[in-house]
Amino acid sequence: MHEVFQSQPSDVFVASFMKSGTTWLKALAFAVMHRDKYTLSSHPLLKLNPHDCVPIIEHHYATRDEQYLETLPSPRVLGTHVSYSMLPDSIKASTNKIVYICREPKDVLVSLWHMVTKFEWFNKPFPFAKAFELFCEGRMPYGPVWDHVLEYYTKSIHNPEKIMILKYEEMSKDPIDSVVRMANFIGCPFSEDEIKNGVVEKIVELCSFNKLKDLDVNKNGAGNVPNNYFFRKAVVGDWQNYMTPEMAHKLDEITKEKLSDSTFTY
Ligand SMILES: Nc1ncnc2c1ncn2[C@@H]1O[C@H](COP(=O)(O)OS(=O)(=O)O)[C@@H](OP(=O)(O)O)[C@H]1O
Repeated sequence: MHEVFQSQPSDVFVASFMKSGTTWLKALAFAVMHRDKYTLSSHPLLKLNPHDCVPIIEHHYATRDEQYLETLPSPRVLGTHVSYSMLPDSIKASTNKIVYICREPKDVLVSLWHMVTKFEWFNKPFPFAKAFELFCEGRMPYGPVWDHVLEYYTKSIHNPEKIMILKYEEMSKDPIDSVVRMANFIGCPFSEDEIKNGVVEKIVELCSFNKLKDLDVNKNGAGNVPNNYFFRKAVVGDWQNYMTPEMAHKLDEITKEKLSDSTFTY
């Protein structure tokens, strides 16, 4: 993928560590970027999982159907969980935009654990304590969560025109503000008329958890994963229902230590 993926200057990438709000941001980025193409009453997001509207580039390379990405109309909205340092050079070199979403690690872990326990190939119980241990050690498919966010954050400081950082918790508190800022960043700001006509609110509603979670679950989302695997509870701080105070303290201490050389905070 590294050598062959060709980014276009108009591409917008939704980048994230798993379970940080990827599905939500993909829906919002797609809806914002393509708002002139679709009416809200016949919008693809009324029928399709956001992962089917915004393909994840590494899956298409892994399954060797990378040409599919070339067939998408421009401007493309594409997704990736790959760390910044592992991104294809053409993405780094182009004038495209990257919107990165991060989430507080304790909630990421809880969300990830729930997803993993759903997979049939995990035919034996996967205790939360085991997931906790692996997560704390950074033994995750895309590496340690802290390294992931710090790479994108550091790059965003040096190149704020290219990378924007959004936080799941901020988006939950004020989705309108996040969507307006993202639209400005990706170069398709809302006009005064659109603001007056409530277009931002309508997009936020279209992409809300309650709307997306009710998509027909018989249709498959990304990579044949059932739609409902991407929508669980969407509650900030749900970790409190799964972690002992000792676990939370340990993970908070690791997070503090990992971020100690940076100005980044969750
Ligand atoms: N629209 C919307 N609004 C708010 N929250 C949402 C939305 N869609 C998905 N979610 C919640 O995001 C969590 C899944 O994270 P990801 O989408 O990053 O998962 S994935 O990496 O793409 O598999 C997972 O969080 P938890 O509920 O805490 O498990 C989802 O419920």
